Amino acid sequence: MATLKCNTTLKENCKNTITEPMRPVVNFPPSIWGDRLLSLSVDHSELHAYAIAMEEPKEEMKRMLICPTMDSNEKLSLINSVYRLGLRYLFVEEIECQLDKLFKELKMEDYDEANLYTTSINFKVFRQHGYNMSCDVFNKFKDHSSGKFKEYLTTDVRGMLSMYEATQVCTRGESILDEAMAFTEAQLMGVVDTLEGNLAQQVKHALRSPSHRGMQMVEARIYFSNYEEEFSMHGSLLKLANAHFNLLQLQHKEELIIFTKWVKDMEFKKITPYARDRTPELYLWAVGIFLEPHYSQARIIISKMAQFVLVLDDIYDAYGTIEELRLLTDAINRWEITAMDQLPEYIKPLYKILLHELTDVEKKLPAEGRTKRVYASKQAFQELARAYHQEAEWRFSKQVPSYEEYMKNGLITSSYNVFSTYSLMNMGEINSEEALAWYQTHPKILEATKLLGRLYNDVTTFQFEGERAQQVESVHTYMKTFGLPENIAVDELKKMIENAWKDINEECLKPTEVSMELLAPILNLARITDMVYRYNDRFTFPEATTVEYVTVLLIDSIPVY
Ligand SMILES: CC(C)=CCC/C(C)=C/CC/C(C)=C/COP(=O)(O)OP(=O)(O)O
Repeated sequence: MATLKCNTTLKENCKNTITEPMRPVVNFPPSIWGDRLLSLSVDHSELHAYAIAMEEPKEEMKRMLICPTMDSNEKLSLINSVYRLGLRYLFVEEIECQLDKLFKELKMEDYDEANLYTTSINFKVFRQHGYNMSCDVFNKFKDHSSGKFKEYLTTDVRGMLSMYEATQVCTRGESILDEAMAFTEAQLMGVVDTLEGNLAQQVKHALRSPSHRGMQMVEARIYFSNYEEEFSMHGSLLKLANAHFNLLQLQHKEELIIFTKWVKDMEFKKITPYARDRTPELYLWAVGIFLEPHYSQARIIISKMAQFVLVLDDIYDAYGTIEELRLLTDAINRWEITAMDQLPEYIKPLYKILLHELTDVEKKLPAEGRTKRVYASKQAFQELARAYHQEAEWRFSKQVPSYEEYMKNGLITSSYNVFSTYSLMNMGEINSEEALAWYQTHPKILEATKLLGRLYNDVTTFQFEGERAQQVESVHTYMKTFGLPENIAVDELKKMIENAWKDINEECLKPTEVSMELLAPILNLARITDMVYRYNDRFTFPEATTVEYVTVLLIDSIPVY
């Protein structure tokens, strides 16, 4: 990748000759939140009350999960509910111990009589927890003379919904799951408008966003409202989920307030008026990556880093002249406050807070492996700046790189190395020296997540970005490299997105290279990407869904049981 050095001529150009540079006009919609977020507040006694309310049902749940007399299907169904309610982290050991045992005892014959619903739930639960249950368990639902799924299944809507959800954990080469996904999706779309009550809501939501690919907090909230019949017979689970959701909501709200105040105090609106103003939308990414209460500091740090990524993206993609971008890239690579002198006046305050905040974040890192963590975090930003710059050079010189060249750079401009580096580096002691070393090997799960981010973003934004400033992106580079029309190129890229999901799923199957706790933030990054970019760019244009999610997750409370 080209790293351009700044020189005096460039600097002088910026200072003297380019007084009124031509800048692309970008019509980013304004924030819809205004100052509303600054008036939010959190009552700490409520937080405490929810924590107390969780204690008893949590103990009861532990007893249930390890209960030796509970039927295995019932136990798997219970574990499914715990997972979908976002409570897995409270019972990691109990669940692991039970699933280990059940998986060792698993015999395919046990499924001879099991219906579609139970088979699908069990399959999904094992896979989501890393146990590679064979997809052959679905063979019996196929009519082998016609090669199609059996006709009677089409009347079993609940079973088909469950199968549709189960197919989302598939890996490459599992053709029966590919067929099952297409079959159940088509069948469910055909009946969804005839359904009523909770089942109608469940099917509608799954078609819009299957639970395995959804953001955990959103999924937990939706499961709580739409799937009462699956878990409300367990009174303690109902109570626990209710208090837990309310506790998380208050804690997340408090973090959003802290982040909003920081954005205001740093005067981003004043120093980067050209950038998108997306405070709660950025925070949503942090909640998407980690929902657990103990990752509070990590969420705030991720939100701040996301704010920097956002303004850098908007300088490099829209506001900066190529001379300014060369100077900025060089300054970020030098990473020293004296580099500020070479920058145009309007970038100086941003550069200053970038360096200051990142140094502040470094101080909060755990002592173990701090030097390596600091190095990795800084590198992630420097690499991102260089890649943004490369894109800008292509754009300003009107070059269209090959798809391969573009993607090599595009995996970096996905910005997911920044997100995942800051996530993993801020997970505390769990992120050991070995884990850091693993992370630096460019693990497949991370590469697949970057690819997913880059392609999802491009496929949903290329029309807007093309109109805006002739951005270089994957659709056009793919069309040019392979001589294909737009619709075929988009289809091919969408297939790659599906394959990236399969790779992510595979990397979460045991034996995993590192613990599931370390893989989870990367899987969750893929999930929030799916939620934000599946249909359109819900980040830049956050109406409807994103507003709904911010409101439901962070602002409106749910009734206390
Ligand atoms: C790229 C991606 C998957 C980003 C999601 C992660 C995220 C919230 C990053 C911070 C803001 C940002 C750069 C959004 C994408 O803008 P854009 O659509 O203008 O991104 P682009 O310039 O890279 O196409």
